[in-house]
Amino acid sequence: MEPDRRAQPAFLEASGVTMRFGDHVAVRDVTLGLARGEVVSIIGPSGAGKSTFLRCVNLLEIPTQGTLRVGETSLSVGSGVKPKERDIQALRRQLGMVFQNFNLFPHLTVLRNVSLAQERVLGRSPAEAEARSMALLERVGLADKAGAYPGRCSGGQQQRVAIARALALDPAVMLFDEPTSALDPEVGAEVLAVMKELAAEGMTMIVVTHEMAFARDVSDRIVVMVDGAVVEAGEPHQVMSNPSHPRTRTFLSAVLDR
Ligand SMILES: Nc1ncnc2c1ncn2[C@@H]1O[C@H](COP(=O)(O)OP(=O)(O)OP(=O)(O)O)[C@@H](O)[C@H]1O
Repeated sequence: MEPDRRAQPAFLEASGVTMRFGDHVAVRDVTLGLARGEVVSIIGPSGAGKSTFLRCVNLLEIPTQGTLRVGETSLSVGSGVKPKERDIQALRRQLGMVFQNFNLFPHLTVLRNVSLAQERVLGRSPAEAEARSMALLERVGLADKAGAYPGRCSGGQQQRVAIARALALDPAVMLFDEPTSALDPEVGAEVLAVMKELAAEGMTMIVVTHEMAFARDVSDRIVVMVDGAVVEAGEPHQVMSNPSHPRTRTFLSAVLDR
């Protein structure tokens, strides 16, 4: 029988995360814990605060309030106190992020895109970084594109390069912010297949997604956000087939009817 990951202590914990932009509360007191190897999909209507919450976890947005912890590294923010850059970097080092729009450097080859941060951030030698990059490009099925520039790659290929680049820094947790939203469905499927493999290999992942099939089939848990807050969380089949919150029902009937 599969071990119940949720019985284990949380490996990543976001507690009481709130993000305000002026008077607007984009994320409202969100608490989420993930066990090592757990895959959580965050779903919900447009503007619900899903991406903002993910960006808070990675400290791309410094939350107005909240505590974040990955393993032994934690950081609390609030009361207008600015966190130290060193503490931000320590937490961020454990998190790999994949964005909707790939964010590759257009003037660097695919190989350099994957190698650069390994040299700059981890201090790997160029040869070491290149060897690791090639292994990762192989893994995402793009070894033959190593010498190409991103502009010569399809969107799906660019996104797989972005995944390889994030993995190259050996993150403990991968964060995906709507990784297939900018892609046609068939190209998106290539990216989803790579993510599915990562999940099967035991990577801890938070995925903000509009891909209901991925959320249902690959996640251990689905979290539903509406108006900045978590309204429901549970096992995929339970949330998808028997949602308890009226806002989840409204959201699901709108997306599943499409
Ligand atoms: N930098 C910002 N400044 C001001 N408001 C922002 C900023 N970033 C996000 N918001 C607002 O916060 C709210 C949540 O946005 P967010 O992008 O997190 O939602 P989302 O659930 O990811 O939506 P979608 O599914 O459309 O991507 C929105 O009302 C958005 O306009």
